[in-house]
Amino acid sequence: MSRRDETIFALSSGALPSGVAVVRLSGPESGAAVTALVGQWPEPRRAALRTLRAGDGSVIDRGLVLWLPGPASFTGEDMAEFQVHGGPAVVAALLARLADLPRLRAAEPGEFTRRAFLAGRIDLAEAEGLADLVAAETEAQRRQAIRQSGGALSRQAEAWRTRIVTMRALIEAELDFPDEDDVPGSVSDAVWSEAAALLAEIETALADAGRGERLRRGYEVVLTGPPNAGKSSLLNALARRDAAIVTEEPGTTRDLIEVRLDLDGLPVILVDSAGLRDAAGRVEQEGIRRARERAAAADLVLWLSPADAPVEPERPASGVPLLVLRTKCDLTAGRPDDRSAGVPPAEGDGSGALGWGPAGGGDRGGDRAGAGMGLPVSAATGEGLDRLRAEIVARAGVALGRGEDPLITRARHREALTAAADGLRRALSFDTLPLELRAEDLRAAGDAIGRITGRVGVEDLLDVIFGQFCIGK
Ligand SMILES: Nc1nc2c(c(=O)[nH]1)N(C=O)[C@@H](CNc1ccc(C(=O)N[C@@H](CCC(=O)O)C(=O)O)cc1)CN2
Ligand SMILES: Nc1nc2c(ncn2[C@@H]2O[C@H](COP(=O)(O)OP(=O)(O)OP(=O)(O)O)[C@@H](O)[C@H]2O)c(=O)[nH]1
Ligand SMILES: [Mg+2]
Repeated sequence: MSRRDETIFALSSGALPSGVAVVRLSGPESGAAVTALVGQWPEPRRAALRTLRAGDGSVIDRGLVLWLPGPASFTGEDMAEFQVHGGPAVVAALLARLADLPRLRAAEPGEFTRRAFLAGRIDLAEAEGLADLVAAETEAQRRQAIRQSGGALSRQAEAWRTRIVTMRALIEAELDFPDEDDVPGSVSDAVWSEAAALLAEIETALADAGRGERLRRGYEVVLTGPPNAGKSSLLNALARRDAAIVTEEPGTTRDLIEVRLDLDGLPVILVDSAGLRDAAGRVEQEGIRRARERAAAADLVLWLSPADAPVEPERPASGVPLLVLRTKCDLTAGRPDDRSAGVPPAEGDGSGALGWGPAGGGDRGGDRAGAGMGLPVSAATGEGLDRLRAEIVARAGVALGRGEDPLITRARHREALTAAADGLRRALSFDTLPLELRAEDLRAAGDAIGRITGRVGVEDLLDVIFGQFCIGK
């Protein structure tokens, strides 16, 4: 897909109809397209109101036209924009007109940004940051994306890579001019202490518990419990919409139902699932299998159990934290024998603000299952929902690294830095090997870091990375 002599166009604004729609072009024919559609040339980088015409001279729309000559443009190429009324037929007529012009074609996903990368206007990590910015649904995601698109990771990666380049240069010098003036070995001693310091920095960046990646994905909370416990009702109450079917029949939910929430700027994915029980038909059994599978991979499992029933949580196989909720507390409130409507124990359990036990993810040992435990909630009255939200926000804040600004936001970055750390570790540990071989490990470490910004061999990655963008970006 390196047909860079072609001029690409796409609708870069969102779903139609919209107030205004932006159609962008990039490539050598952008200027010719402006001439073809509007005749009178707009001043560079100034919006001009023009009549856009079809091939037969009929009017498509009146809209703002921008002529953005390269290389000082987003892609570095000549660009143009048509900002028209956002009606589906207006946009269809405009796109059809552009498609009729010679050497113009519709852009592929991410192709504008890819061209910006190929022109050296942005690097690969910054391009990924732009993709994340477009995908960001919450404030915390937006902040992370703005930092990365502004070069936070790129600058750090380049600084690290430069240090490795310097180390290699010192080693080369020692190899080329041994024992000139210097105490033999003194240069490489300095190199190895620098390598150890660099390794420590990279290890610190890696030891972030995956917070940057988790923030991109969202904090996943799976609702489980026996059938009819009120899982779907609670999901609907938290989502403030009727996302899942609720009936008095046990076994209502079979499919996993996801809703994405913005809780205090944090992306939280709530997943409703089939109630867990043994006696169930084929369809429900499959639902239960999926429920268990999803719970095992969750960041947090909510075990829902009606306030008047014993709590017998089924722990996910993995060490996922588990929080017990006592549902339908409106039905038991005020009963003399009710111990669940009281204030839950306020002791911390190490992972969240409050602990309503039993232990989640091995953070506490004792199984204190009994009628008196768990956070009382009611989907019917809303009781307990604020505390539940606060608890989820506290835990998500820790897991997603609120206020921590991790550098790594993708598996790709982690793999590169892990490879770099491995290279540094090899170079440091084989101190009996010839200097040439240890320098080779340093080179591998530098190359691994170089892949983050795309300075080193990334051709094979480009289709994967830019293919995930939306069209028009
Ligand atoms: N209408 C419109 N809005 C948009 C964009 C766009 O393409 N069109 N963007 C696109 O994604 C984003 C803005 N990003 C941009 C980044 C660089 C340049 C650019 O032309 N840079 C030149 C000139 C800078 C200047 O004039 O100061 C340069 O860096 O040399 C333009 C937009 C968001 N808003
Ligand atoms: N009074 C009261 N009834 C509730 C509450 N939450 C749920 N219910 C009722 O309990 C029944 C079951 O609710 P669901 O939300 O479908 O329960 P579920 O856990 O999703 O059930 P399955 O999908 O079958 O596993 C329905 O009749 C709900 O109206 C509540 O907070 N208070
Ligand atoms: Mg349900």
